[in-house]
Amino acid sequence: MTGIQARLKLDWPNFQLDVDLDLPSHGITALFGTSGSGKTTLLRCIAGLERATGQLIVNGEVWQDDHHFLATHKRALGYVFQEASLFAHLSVLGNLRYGLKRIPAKQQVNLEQAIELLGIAHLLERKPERLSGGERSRVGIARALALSPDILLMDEPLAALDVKRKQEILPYLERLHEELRIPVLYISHSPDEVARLADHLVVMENGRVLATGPLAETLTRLDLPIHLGEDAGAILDVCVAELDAEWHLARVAFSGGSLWARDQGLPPGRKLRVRVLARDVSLAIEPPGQSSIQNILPGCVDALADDEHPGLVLVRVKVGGDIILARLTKKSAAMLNIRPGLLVWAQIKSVALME
Ligand SMILES: Nc1ncnc2c1ncn2[C@@H]1O[C@H](COP(=O)(O)OP(=O)(O)OP(=O)(O)O)[C@@H](O)[C@H]1O
Repeated sequence: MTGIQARLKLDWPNFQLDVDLDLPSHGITALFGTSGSGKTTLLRCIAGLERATGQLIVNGEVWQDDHHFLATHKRALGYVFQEASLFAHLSVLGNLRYGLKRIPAKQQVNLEQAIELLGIAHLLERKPERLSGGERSRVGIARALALSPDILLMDEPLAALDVKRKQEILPYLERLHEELRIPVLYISHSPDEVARLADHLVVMENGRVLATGPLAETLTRLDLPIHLGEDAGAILDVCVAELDAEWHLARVAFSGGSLWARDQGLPPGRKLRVRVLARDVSLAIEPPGQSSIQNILPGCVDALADDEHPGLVLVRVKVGGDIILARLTKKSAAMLNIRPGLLVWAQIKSVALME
């Protein structure tokens, strides 16, 4: 059996963790939830740093059950924290090699791959004090990967970095889900990071799992209190179909048709994600005439739900085989009589390519 089966309970006086999760064997699973919902505690339980009761199976190997409890150092895992705590007296290579002494030589095949994956070959001789924050994070992640873990646990690995450094490191993280064949559990408070990186989403509240499922589907569920506010929106898997050199635009195709976005130099055929925020989508009953909005797609209303503000409503619209969300005022939803089954035109003001 592959993947992770975690049925774990922890009973602290002020907090109870009670999760029952089946997670895929590879890809990035984002753990999302309000502060104090138990994300870090869950990772610590998986790492064996907290002694939860229950059962934990990773790729068919029992890490704990009613009779066994594998100590942390016997669990094949990599753990990446906000601040990569590197040894100051060792070079980058020394830091990378440090943990390897503990694991069997046959497992030490990942060092070169980790160096390549995180793009740190040119930094190997440097001491940590001469690394930027982003470089230090990359070394921290490479160090965890070099241990050939069966699972990678990442607790807000980018939270300590400024926006520019985050942008610098995100492409390396994106490569993780293309090239790594192990599951990654990734805690983040940033909807943008989740949208870019995650394949799977687990939403936690008060120590419990509120929802778990593929990212695009879970993000657009209206029955979940994922209070993303301005960040509420949909993720679409698209492919670059055409470039318009005259207007510096790229046409990307997905199951529901095409969207035009600013050309970012991506070649035709490239697969990527786009994020469409609910606040950038409006709905019309008739096909709109002349408009400055380029992206107008036919769809069918699937469901409606109250938004956080009493004057607003979120509408789920099926466009081809995908879902997008639209945020409307309650007044305009009432005037257009927006209801499930209604055919509409979704006007999309802006599309963000996640690349
Ligand atoms: N060692 C501990 N003993 C008792 N309670 C703890 C301990 N560690 C954390 N807690 C409590 O457990 C709850 C969950 O904390 P946890 O850090 O897992 O949440 P989180 O979702 O990761 O939060 P954040 O997003 O703020 O990092 C909190 O109420 C916290 O105060």
